Amino acid sequence: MIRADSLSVVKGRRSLLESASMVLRSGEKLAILGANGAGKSTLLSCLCGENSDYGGEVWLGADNLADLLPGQRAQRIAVMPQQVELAFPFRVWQVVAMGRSPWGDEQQTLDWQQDVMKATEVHHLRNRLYPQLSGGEKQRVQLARVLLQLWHYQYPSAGQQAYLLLDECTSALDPAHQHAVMHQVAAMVGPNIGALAVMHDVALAASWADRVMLLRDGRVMASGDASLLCDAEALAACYDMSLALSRQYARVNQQWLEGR
Ligand SMILES: Nc1ncnc2c1ncn2[C@@H]1O[C@H](COP(=O)(O)OP(=O)(O)OP(=O)(O)O)[C@@H](O)[C@H]1O
Repeated sequence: MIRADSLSVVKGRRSLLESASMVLRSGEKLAILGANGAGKSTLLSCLCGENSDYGGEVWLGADNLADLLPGQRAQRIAVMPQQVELAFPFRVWQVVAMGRSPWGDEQQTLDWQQDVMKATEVHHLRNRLYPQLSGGEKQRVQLARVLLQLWHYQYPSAGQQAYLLLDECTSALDPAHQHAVMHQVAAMVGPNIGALAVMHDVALAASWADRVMLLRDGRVMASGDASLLCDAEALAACYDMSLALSRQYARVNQQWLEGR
């Protein structure tokens, strides 16, 4: 599991995260939601070790994350940040293959690279230049890279647990691709893999997540199973929106939950 105990992040005089605690276990799909600036990406940056300037502790299984080298972390945590800029004209297949760089087995995993490109619907783009792709195509390529990083954990022989941390990984995707991509992430989740996704689309979260955490002003406002997304008062408080509006979201979310 990944466990965060009382995480706090302060920048200057601003508190970005205040005593936030959470757990992500293998086999789980956790959605983190909250208004712009609530602290979701800040939390993710602590969980993956990109930001080590925090109070509290992050545990990866029995290991304190702070004690692991970047290469060790990359073999157990794959992160998809909100923005990935690549100016160099790599081909799509080369970007995807970078997912194996923590393992150094790019040449031995060509079959997995084909499989992940098919699963994320970028196989037909494999020889295109990455900088020339559309925003949504780039996002699917990045997701393919991140999934490939942990691809072998789907197999029982992996023997360890690993975690996907996805920060708005569907923000540029059309509705069909949003659901296809989250379905693929769900398909990878199992005995060795857990997934955490920061999301703004509450309906997509209701269609995907087992558990939900709502962040507000750097604090964990509420957490529970996916039915939390049908709680109009919680949604109104989380997003500072009217009850009339949040009731509409809650109704739609209820339908997504019932349709699962
Ligand atoms: N290095 C920094 N210095 C000062 N403030 C920062 C820094 N990084 C982030 N912040 C602020 O911290 C707050 C939380 O940022 P964060 O990126 O975690 O929000 P978020 O919940 O991911 O938002 P969004 O939904 O808009 O992506 C924001 O108000 C942001 O402006």
